[in-house]
This record gives sequence, C-alpha cells and structure tokens, in this order.
Amino acid sequence: MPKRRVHVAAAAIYNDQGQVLIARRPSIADQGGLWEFPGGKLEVYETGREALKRELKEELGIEIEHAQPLIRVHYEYPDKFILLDVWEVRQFSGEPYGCEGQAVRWVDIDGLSRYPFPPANGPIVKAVGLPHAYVITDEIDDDEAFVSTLTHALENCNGLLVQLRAKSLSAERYLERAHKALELCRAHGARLVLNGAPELLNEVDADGIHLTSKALMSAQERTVPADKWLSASTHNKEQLDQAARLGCDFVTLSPLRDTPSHPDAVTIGWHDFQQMVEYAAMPVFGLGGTTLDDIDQARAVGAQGVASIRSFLPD
Ligand SMILES: Nc1nc2c([nH]c(=O)n2[C@H]2C[C@H](O)[C@@H](COP(=O)(O)OP(=O)(O)OP(=O)(O)O)O2)c(=O)[nH]1
Ligand SMILES: [Mg+2]
Repeated sequence: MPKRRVHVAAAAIYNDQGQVLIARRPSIADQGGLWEFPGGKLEVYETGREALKRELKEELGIEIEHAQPLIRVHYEYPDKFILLDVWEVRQFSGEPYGCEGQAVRWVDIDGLSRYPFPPANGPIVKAVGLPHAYVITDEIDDDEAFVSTLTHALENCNGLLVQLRAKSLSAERYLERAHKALELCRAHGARLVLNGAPELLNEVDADGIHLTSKALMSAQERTVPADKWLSASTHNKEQLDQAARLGCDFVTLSPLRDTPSHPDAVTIGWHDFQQMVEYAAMPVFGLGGTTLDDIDQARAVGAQGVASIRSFLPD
C-alpha cells in the first residue's frame, strides 16, 4: 500500500521575551510523549494558514493576528510522508493553554535543543534559532574602516547574523579581525560565523563556520561541534544534497539575482529558487544581488531570509 501523505500546519509562537511555545504530544498519539510545535493536519478544504488558525484556536485557545512562513519540512516516516508547514507567529490574542490537556511550555530558544522532538523537527529547531537577516562582510583591508562598517550594520539591524569573509587577509590578521568582529557582534546581540576552516573555532568562540561550496564538496564529515553552526555556500541541488549529508545547519543559495560580483554565474531567479528551497533539507538564505529589503519576498517563497554583501556597505 502506498504511504499516506500528511500535510500539517504548525507554529513557532513567540512571546515578548523571545521565548517559543512548545507542547507535549499525548502519549497515545503518533510521536507520543515528544514535544512539538502546536498545530495539526489540514482539512481538505483548507490552506496552511487557515488550518493553522483553526488548530491554534482548538489546541491553545489563541487567535492568530499575524503569521509569516518560517520553513516547510518534508520527511518520510515509516508509515507516511509528512509535510510540516511551519509559521512564525508573534502577534496573537489570548493566553495560550493546553485546551486538550497537553502540557505547554515557553522555552528560551537556546534551550529548545534539550527537548525531545519528533525526527522531522530538526530543521524547524534550526530555523527558530536563526535570524532572517544575514550580512556577509566585504573585503575591507583597513581595520578601522572594517570596524566602522560593521558597527554601522549592527546598529541598523537588530539580531543580525554576520559572516566574516576576508579572503585577502593573512591567517594572522583574519584571526585578529575575527576576535574584534566577535566582540562587536556580542555587544549588539548579533551572531557570527567565520568563513574558513572548522579549526578556527579553537581560536575564536564564534557561533559557527561557513564553508565555501568547494570546501563543502570536498568535506568527508562534519567536524564542527553540535552546539556550533555549520553552514555552506550552495548553488545547485548536488551541493544541497552534500550539505544535508554533512549535517549543515543552514546554507546560502546563490545567485538569486544577477550580481556584479559574479557576472558569469547562472542566475537562479525567484521561481527556481522557490523550488530549491522546498527541496532543501535545512533553512536557506537567498544570496546574490539581494539586499535586506528582500527578506519578506524571500520568506514568502519559504526561505529563512536573505544574505547580502551589498547591505554591508555604507550607503
Ligand atoms: N503539530 C505537530 N505535528 C508534528 C510535529 N512534528 C511532527 O513530526 N509532527 C507529526 C506528528 C503527526 O503525525 C502529525 C501531526 O498530526 P496531529 O496529531 O498534530 O494532527 P491533529 O492536531 O490534526 O490531530 P488529530 O485530530 O489528527 O488527532 O505531524 C510538530 O512539531 N508539530
Ligand atoms: Mg495537533
């Protein structure tokens, strides 16, 4: 018998303290006893957004006022194929409680990984912990100019994810700059990944490592610890597959648009980008000709957000 296909709408609901609400599945249910993002199956006549609204009313007694797509996860369970259509909800009315007797709990994002979730939930937990705006630093040789440019970016955008990309610096200067960048990011509540070898994390306590697509394709296994991020540059499905094999936490996918920095690369465009995001097994940031003004459009097609080098440069 062919496996059933189940389409589920679920929510990452945030409170004003930035915590996320999780609920415990009843012990007799499928994936029973595990924690989940509240939600449930779509009725045949419903869209994901409609099902989400109904489920959160039924399960938590809240009324959604605004919901934005967060991530869509395809997963094959032994008895079914599941599509988890997950939304970010920050505006709602009512105080959520377990209407069906289930335990519910507000949890700090950093504490989410301590809770046992169903196997399909890995990418959701990653997406919940990631910002939507990602800036990649440009090649700037002068240290003072670098500091003022990064400070400008951090002051203009809350909760940024920053990638320190500085190919032209010597290893020694890269490390010095990484320490400085980390200090600035910490002071502004931003996260930092280093574009380079995983061993850099032994020297600098940044949030993770970003691999070039070349380094991604030649890597045999993940050598970045589980409590740090591993990300990679990707341009096609083969690289997305390798990122999944390696256990990347998220990727950039480029070039989304024509970009002067890579004039010969084949532009992906929004249509194929959407399909590749749907195919990807982890959160995806669109990159290439993008600015942080593209975040809403990227999110509307299922991406985590947008990465940008241009947005890093002063106006
Ligand atoms: N809601 C939710 N379901 C999840 C998550 N992760 C995960 O694998 N699932 C699976 C478990 C179930 O097979 C399916 C969701 O079904 P459900 O039991 O919540 O559906 P429902 O609320 O409509 O309940 P019911 O009326 O069918 O009892 O998706 C998650 O984070 N949230
Ligand atoms: Mg449910």
